[in-house]
Amino acid sequence: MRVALFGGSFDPPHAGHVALASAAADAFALDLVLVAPVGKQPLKLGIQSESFADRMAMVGLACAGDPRLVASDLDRPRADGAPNFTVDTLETMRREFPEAELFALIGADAYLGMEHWKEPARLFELAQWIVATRPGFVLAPLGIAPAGRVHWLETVHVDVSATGVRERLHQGLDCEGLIPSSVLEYIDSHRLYR
Ligand SMILES: Nc1ncnc2c1ncn2[C@@H]1O[C@H](COP(=O)(O)OP(=O)(O)OP(=O)(O)O)[C@@H](O)[C@H]1O
Ligand SMILES: O=C(O)c1ccc[n+]([C@@H]2O[C@H](COP(=O)([O-])O)[C@@H](O)[C@H]2O)c1
Repeated sequence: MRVALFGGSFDPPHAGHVALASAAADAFALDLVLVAPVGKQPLKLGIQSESFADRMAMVGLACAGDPRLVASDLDRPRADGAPNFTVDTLETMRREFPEAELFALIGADAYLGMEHWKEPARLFELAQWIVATRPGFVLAPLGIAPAGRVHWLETVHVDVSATGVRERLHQGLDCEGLIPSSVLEYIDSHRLYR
């Protein structure tokens, strides 16, 4: 079984996230992609986001169109209030899927910052990383990545960001096509991003 972690803030999940996850599942024959909102992002401490419960609910809706994608609370807020480190999340995944081949999905922008994450060397031991193109960013190899543990996914060309979506929602602008319609309905009915 080939199982991938796709972690993110998902504040909110948008068309770029869905495209990346489905394209990765196609290209790398993934059986399961765990789309996991992060409870407390270690490098975004102090930044206000919608609640974990709302982000989980929106990710669930965003995953509904592709049976290989499943919303996961693997990276939920920790009881001790500490940040969620991906190295710990992947260790948990390895315990939950002891027989599986593990992958992790990431966009080109986030990949460029991985040198600043906790235990980068261990991150490449625990999973093979699938790095997707993102408009405005280059797919550049990192010195810290061992040979054979990183794969490029060059078929994702969706110029959408959560920041841009939040700004449009805040201004009351139309977001059709930028986020799944079910997610947009959730945002409207729960009065998020006002
Ligand atoms: N349009 C996109 N194309 C490719 N990868 C993306 C795209 N949007 C997000 N990603 C990737 O998805 C993961 C989660 O991203 P995140 O939830 O932070 O969305 P974002 O659009 O980057 O948000 P923000 O604008 O708030 O920084 C990261 O690995 C990121 O690189
Ligand atoms: O483990 C770390 O040190 C670490 C530092 C920064 C970000 N991450 C993870 O990177 C993923 C993408 O984060 P973001 O905020 O760009 O969506 C998400 O799963 C975060 O938990 C992980």
